[in-house]
Amino acid sequence: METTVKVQQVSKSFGKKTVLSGVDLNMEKGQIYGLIGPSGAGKTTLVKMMVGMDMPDEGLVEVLQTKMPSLAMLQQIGYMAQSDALYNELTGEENLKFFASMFKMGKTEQKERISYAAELVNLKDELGKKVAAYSGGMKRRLSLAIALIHNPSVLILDEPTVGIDPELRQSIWNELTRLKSDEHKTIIVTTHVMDEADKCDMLAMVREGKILTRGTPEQLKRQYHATSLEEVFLQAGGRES
Ligand SMILES: Nc1ncnc2c1ncn2[C@@H]1O[C@H](COP(=O)(O)OP(=O)(O)OP(=O)(O)O)[C@@H](O)[C@H]1O
Repeated sequence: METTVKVQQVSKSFGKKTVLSGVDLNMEKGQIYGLIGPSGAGKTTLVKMMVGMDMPDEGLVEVLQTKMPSLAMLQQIGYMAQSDALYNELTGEENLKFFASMFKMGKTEQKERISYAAELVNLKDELGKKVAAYSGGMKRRLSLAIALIHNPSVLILDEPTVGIDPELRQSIWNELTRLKSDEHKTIIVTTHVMDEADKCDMLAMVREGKILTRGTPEQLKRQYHATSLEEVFLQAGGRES
């Protein structure tokens, strides 16, 4: 198996607060990885390091065998942050075009990618509206479309389906599963939604800046003698946020 993301002995503090401590993770190509854990556990800090937006104090983060942060890797990584970074005064389509223009892409490919991404998140009919007039869920959907716009091989999604209705949530997960199976993308999601965690190939439970346990959803359930991931989560000492 090919390693896509390698996190080695990563530690990080903000002031006196230790947010990550000795984290090791290996993520293989063509899998969906879920990071679960209570609010404040360090999940966002960890994924930001994979994107190159934050630096470890100690340790190493590599994506596709390249030490992060790396400008060259931005073409390979699609990132959806927890808060939307969109241009409110531009329309949905203008936002997509703007972000697409930052990547190496021909005009035809750009059109195709915008169409694909807008379709996936069910925003085709709303693309002409200014983002200022979008609902919270529509903004999340546009952010997801932007993360996918350059057809990255690694997708890093921080709570991607918050504020998205169940039907669309399901179709997004179907597409994530297809991207993994057919296009061998590596997908990393943070989530508080346990039925989404169940759809991941591998899970790592983060708590107080450490990886408490990891494995497939089935392995974690067996390890904790639990029938659901919710039970695993609670038994592992997490709190719902
Ligand atoms: N730039 C920063 N400066 C100071 N403290 C920070 C900073 N970024 C994160 N933290 C702190 O680091 C800890 C971990 O935050 P992080 O956002 O990584 O958690 P999380 O697991 O993603 O939480 P949630 O599930 O609520 O998104 C929190 O206590 C947070 O307040």
